[in-house]
Amino acid sequence: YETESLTALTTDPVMNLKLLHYPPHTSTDERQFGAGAHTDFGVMTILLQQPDKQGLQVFHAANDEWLSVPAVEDVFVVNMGDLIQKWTDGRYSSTVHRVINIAGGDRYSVPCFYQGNMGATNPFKPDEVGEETVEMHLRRKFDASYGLNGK
Ligand SMILES: O=C(O)CCC(=O)C(=O)O
Ligand SMILES: [Fe+2]
Repeated sequence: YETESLTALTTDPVMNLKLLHYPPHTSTDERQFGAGAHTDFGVMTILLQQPDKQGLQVFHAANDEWLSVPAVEDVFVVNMGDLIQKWTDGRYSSTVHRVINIAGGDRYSVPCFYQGNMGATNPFKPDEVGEETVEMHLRRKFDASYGLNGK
């Protein structure tokens, strides 16, 4: 692909940033999570973790196991979102991940969600008609997660 094929997606992109605080877990119950298993909705997530505060785990489906992501100072974790998986027909997957605050004490993290231009469609299939826009995709995901339709 030419880099220009990404222009519509990367012009006036929406990015939202979360400042997360995970309190120490109050029980040793294995069902207690900081964040339950999920995939990120958008294009890609750039995550800054508090150094040495491990807790993020990614699901390695091939081996049916959860892998711990190291929390290294000045290192960002880059995570593909559902849009990239959809747009590349699964060539890149939006990895299932979760957070269990096992490091002891409070844990802080700063994920930045890159969503792209709200009106953009699949940059890899520019000729497809009737393609869902970024905005339509995000609305559908948020509706399904949080019941925004009042259902
Ligand atoms: O806190 C983390 O390390 C990850 C947070 C996360 O996955 C999310 O907010 O979507
Ligand atoms: Fe996430």
